Amino acid sequence: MDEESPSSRKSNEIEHKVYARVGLLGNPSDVYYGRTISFSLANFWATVKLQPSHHLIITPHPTHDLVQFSGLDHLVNRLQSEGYYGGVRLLMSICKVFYNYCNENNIELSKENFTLSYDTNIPRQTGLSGSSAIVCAALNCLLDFYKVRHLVKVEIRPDLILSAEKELGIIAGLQDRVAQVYGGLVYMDFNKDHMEKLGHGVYTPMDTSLLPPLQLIYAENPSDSGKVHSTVQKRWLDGDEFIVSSMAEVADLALQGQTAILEKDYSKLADLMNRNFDLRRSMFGDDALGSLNIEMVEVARRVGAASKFTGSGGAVVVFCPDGPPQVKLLEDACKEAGFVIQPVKVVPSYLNEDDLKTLPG
Ligand SMILES: Nc1ncnc2c1ncn2[C@@H]1O[C@H](COP(=O)(O)OP(=O)(O)O)[C@@H](O)[C@H]1O
Ligand SMILES: O=C(O)[C@H]1O[C@H](OP(=O)(O)O)[C@H](O)[C@@H](O)[C@@H]1O
Ligand SMILES: [Mg+2]
Repeated sequence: MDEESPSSRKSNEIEHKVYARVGLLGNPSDVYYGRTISFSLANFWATVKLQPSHHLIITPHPTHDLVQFSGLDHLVNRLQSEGYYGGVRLLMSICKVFYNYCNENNIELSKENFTLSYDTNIPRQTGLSGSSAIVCAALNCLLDFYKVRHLVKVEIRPDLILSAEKELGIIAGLQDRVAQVYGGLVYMDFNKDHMEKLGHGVYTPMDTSLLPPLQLIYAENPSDSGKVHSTVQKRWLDGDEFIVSSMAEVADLALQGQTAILEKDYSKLADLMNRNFDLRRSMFGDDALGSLNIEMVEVARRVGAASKFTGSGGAVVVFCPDGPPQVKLLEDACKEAGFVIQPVKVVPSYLNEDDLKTLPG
């Protein structure tokens, strides 16, 4: 498939590609009516393929949905490192959510069936939104297969993707799904009044060329976003003052970050990124975040760079204010620590004409 194009169609087969995302500022306040700035990351992506078929079939991925093992030790190792779940449940869930949404909104679906399969190179459960990339790509396939893209508003699609994961008990917010539906760099405001009135946030695309060069650090270290979030979510729902006020401060970092990015005030951006992680650390605690994840942030800070999690843990976004010599120092430090480091590549917006028609204005 052409790397530049997020979708393609070979005869009657539909394929969609959705990239990983980086939460640059404000996450995880998206889970709590806050604000974030996030972008779509070209370094990694998931693809979902849809082929018309007699029966409706969800195809397990040969490695991500492993069900055949060389023996008990293999099975147990696999479950201990990667958990029980792969992508099949995500595909099933978005089919259910899509079907129900269409029913409730009088969107008629033809009686045709399909076979869905997926692939992904997004490092598994590293806070790069591997889960929602699969769900978003599947939703795009369904929108095209049933020819209803023009009937399902762009702003609503992140909610459908989130519902598919909530259905599975995964605690998550909208930032991943917005970045993955819109592409590019997006400022997002999840203000409670707006969310309750319209059912979605206010999403403002920003020019990706305003961003300074950024680095990505990650480690093969699967962590479950649902588990990471559960205690903080409970405390927030219980009205815990420390969590409520810290989360409001995290949301405020995205607001300040929007101005800093527009003004290319990168030293301000560095301060905001660092503060973002420090607030997460004080709310979640070191045990929930994991020592390896904290070390990834600290490796960057030891060379004077700014750093924070891209999502709930597993990958870190870094800004080196002193430029290439500092990036070199960081690369050496990552090599020594056993972390992978790559320059960040940002994906431009990928809304097509049909998508744009569903947006206000
Ligand atoms: N690479 C992957 N392949 C298959 N399924 C995945 C992958 N990554 C995540 N998932 C599915 O999504 C669920 C939630 O993942 P999550 O903790 O949100 O990780 P991420 O940070 O990648 O979004 C997992 O329990 C699993 O069912
Ligand atoms: O904690 C976060 O920053 C994010 O956690 C989840 O993303 P993931 O990539 O699965 O770690 C969640 O879906 C996001 O909404 C949170 O901002
Ligand atoms: Mg996820």
